[in-house]
Amino acid sequence: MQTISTSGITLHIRDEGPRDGRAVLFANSLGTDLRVWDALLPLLPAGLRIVRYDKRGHGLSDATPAPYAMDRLVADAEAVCGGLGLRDVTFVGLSIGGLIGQGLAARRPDLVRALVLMDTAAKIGTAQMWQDRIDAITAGGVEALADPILERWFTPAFRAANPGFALWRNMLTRTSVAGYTGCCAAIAGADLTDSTRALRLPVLAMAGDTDGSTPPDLVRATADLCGADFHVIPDAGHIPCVEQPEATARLLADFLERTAP
Ligand SMILES: O=C(O)CCC(=O)CC(=O)O
Repeated sequence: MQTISTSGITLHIRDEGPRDGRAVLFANSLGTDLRVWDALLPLLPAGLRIVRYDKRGHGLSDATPAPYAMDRLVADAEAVCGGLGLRDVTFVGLSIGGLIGQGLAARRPDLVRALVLMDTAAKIGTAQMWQDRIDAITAGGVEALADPILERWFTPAFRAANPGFALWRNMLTRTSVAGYTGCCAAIAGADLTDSTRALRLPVLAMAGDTDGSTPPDLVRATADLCGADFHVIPDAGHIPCVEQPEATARLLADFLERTAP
């Protein structure tokens, strides 16, 4: 088991590929763990150093009491880079992972050479929307909202065609209430519009065409803020790396080639 210690907690990480390979750091979404990248990673070019981690309160990482601040989640990502000696990182962030990536690129431009924003935005949802979600999950657990969440994550066709679909539900509902609501609070408090507008690095943005959490127009608006290329991934909801790994990998591989050192 690979771990990084930061601010008194242990984060679960996976560090694969040659130590001197180009570093690509993956940060996943709310209610998922680092397995969300499993189908995508084998489709990427060889020779990359691929690092992924479970943010606090998710997967095998420790949970601290809610609420969390986006600055704290960015500091955790910074600690992953520091602990592994990563520099010139290409940061791939899905949803809240993309907020963390935008925050890290703004705070530590020396660490991040390029950014991939997957189904994310500089600001996601409203404070009231997140408070309603925190209240519902505090009262009833993540299970209370699992059905509508999964409808935003995956298309009906994907859900019907994949008998293993129920396992994604397990991943979601096994997320601790502290971890899930803590991250909801971090998203609620994050408006990165100004700092993302000021970013000066190559950015690629993409969104599933039926993403019900961060719809394509929202992602496109953030792409426009920072001069990113923007692509819509057909037949995908909020988590295209699971639903359309080949299309997602093609976009990512092309971006990696165009931004090679
Ligand atoms: O997925 C995220 O990280 C946050 C956006 C969201 O609301 C996802 C969902 O619909 O559960």
